[in-house]
Amino acid sequence: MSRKKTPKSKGGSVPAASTLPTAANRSRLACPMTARPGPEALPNGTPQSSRPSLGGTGDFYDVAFKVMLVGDSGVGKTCLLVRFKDGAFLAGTFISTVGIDFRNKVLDVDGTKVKLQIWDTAGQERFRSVTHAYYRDAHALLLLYDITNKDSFDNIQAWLTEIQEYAQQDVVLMLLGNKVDSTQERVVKREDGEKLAKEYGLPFMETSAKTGLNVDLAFTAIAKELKQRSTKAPKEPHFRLHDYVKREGRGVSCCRL
Ligand SMILES: Nc1nc2c(ncn2[C@@H]2O[C@H](COP(=O)(O)OP(=O)(O)OP(=O)(O)O)[C@@H](O)[C@H]2O)c(=O)[nH]1
Ligand SMILES: [Mg+2]
Repeated sequence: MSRKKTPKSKGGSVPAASTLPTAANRSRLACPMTARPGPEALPNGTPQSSRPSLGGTGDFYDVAFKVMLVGDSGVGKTCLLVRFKDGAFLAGTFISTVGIDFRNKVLDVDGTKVKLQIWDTAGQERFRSVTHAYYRDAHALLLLYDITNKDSFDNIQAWLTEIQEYAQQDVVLMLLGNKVDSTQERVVKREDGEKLAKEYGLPFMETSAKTGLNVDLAFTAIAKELKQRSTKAPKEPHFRLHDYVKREGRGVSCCRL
């Protein structure tokens, strides 16, 4: 496998045409994202495993995939990404994502450098048509609800219908119940998340962007699954996403899948 280099640009944004983010609202983001244009957006659904380096001084990588964060507004998509990318949680006024943003992170998966280009979508209804355009290029989707918001859980079925309509059939999909640190405000039981995930055959975890619980694990599990799918190494032990999540997940009950 030849090794590529990630350009220095850490992320970018593709705002909806009519609602360009201003410097003012960006600086007020509870979980701010860099908004520089990214020169290496993956052009289509194929893993970026044989493209030449685009230059720059970033990290090397062997294979690249596009991951999308989806779910209702306010469930914590941006915070989850900031936690994963920067290891930080910036509480404060909640400012919704406008349009779509992305950040890159390179993970070492069993000696292979896997670059995840992670697209953070806007959960607000008015940006839905923007999001639709990006589904078909996604290799994996993290579908979030907020355990303190019943509506966000009830809407998961609608999100799944949308995913079925717009995403690739073989997209890797994982369900995450976020804000698990908010024990007092919990309104969605863990068992209900487990039940829904089981119904749809999805791996499931509860996460916290605030404490970091299971955040790295969610992205690592996705990276492992995608890497396995892209490499044809019969000698490698078969990676099972469900089993991995079950085994490695913290703060989860015994019978969650
Ligand atoms: N307690 C707690 N609060 C969180 C967590 N994740 C996010 N939040 C808070 O929830 C609010 C919404 O978080 P965002 O990450 O901006 O939500 P989003 O899903 O990106 O929302 P949109 O951009 O509108 O789609 C913010 O006030 C965050 O501080 C978490 O794990 N625990
Ligand atoms: Mg957001």
